[in-house]
Amino acid sequence: MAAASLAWSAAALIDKIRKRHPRIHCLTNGVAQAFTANALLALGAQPSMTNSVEEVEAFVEGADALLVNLGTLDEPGRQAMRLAIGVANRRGIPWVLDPVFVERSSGRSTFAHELIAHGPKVIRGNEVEIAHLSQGQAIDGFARALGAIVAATGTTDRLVDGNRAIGIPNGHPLMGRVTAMGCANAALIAALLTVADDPFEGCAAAMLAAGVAGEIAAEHSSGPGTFASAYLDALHGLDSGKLATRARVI
Ligand SMILES: Nc1ncnc2c1ncn2[C@@H]1O[C@H](COP(=O)(O)OP(=O)(O)OP(=O)(O)O)[C@@H](O)[C@H]1O
Ligand SMILES: Cc1ncsc1CCO
Ligand SMILES: [Mg+2]
Repeated sequence: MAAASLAWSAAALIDKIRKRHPRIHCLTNGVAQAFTANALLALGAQPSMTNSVEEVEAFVEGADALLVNLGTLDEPGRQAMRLAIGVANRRGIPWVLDPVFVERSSGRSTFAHELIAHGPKVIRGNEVEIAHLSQGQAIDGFARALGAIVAATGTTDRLVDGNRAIGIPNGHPLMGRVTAMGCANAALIAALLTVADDPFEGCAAAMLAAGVAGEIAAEHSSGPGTFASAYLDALHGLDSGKLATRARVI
């Protein structure tokens, strides 16, 4: 996919989000909840973050997509995730797995593999997390074996689905100096999946939007604190001109 066509498609998909306000139900870690909800709102989507075992099924019942993030797992959280994924799969709505810190504990790794067996549409993690999950396979082989899209973020974001691969180098080092940028990125992917006919294109659009917003934010901030706010402002202000001027694809 060329940079110009990615920018054009991302702008069109973001317009759809701003018109439709899809609701993304997020089972995410306590560190990332507020920033993730704000990033979704800044893009034009609607977040819901309820994570209780008692209510999660009702919330996913009316949602357009689901995010499952393993950042601060505990047993009730694991149960809520199993219930939420059950509803998402029954309804056929896409869900995204963010395997935060999967390499840090064997229990988390086992749980991540349990969830992966239930068919996430997208797995988005940083390079270390994706390398751990793919156990030394090339990530395109990993994606093909799962029938999922795999996104490995970092200095360059890499996206594969087994047949296609794209690298998006947009972004800024300050994105690595604020917590939950990756968690929010996975939520943006979930949002874009709800409006994209081609999920690969939706994922690429989310990663481009995040990277371009990061570049714009860096020009309007003086460090991580102001960067986080400027990032939300930049997501809110994204348009086809900004995306087209800055989009890079490798
Ligand atoms: N050095 C960098 N240059 C450009 N973009 C970056 C850089 N570091 C991170 N990013 C961007 O930041 C976002 C988050 O990616 P990262 O790989 O840091 O996620 P993460 O480790 O899962 O973060 P977290 O767990 O804190 O939410 C992505 O959009 C990525 O492109
Ligand atoms: C810092 C941190 N610890 C658990 S989750 C999280 C947010 C980044 O993934
Ligand atoms: Mg992460």
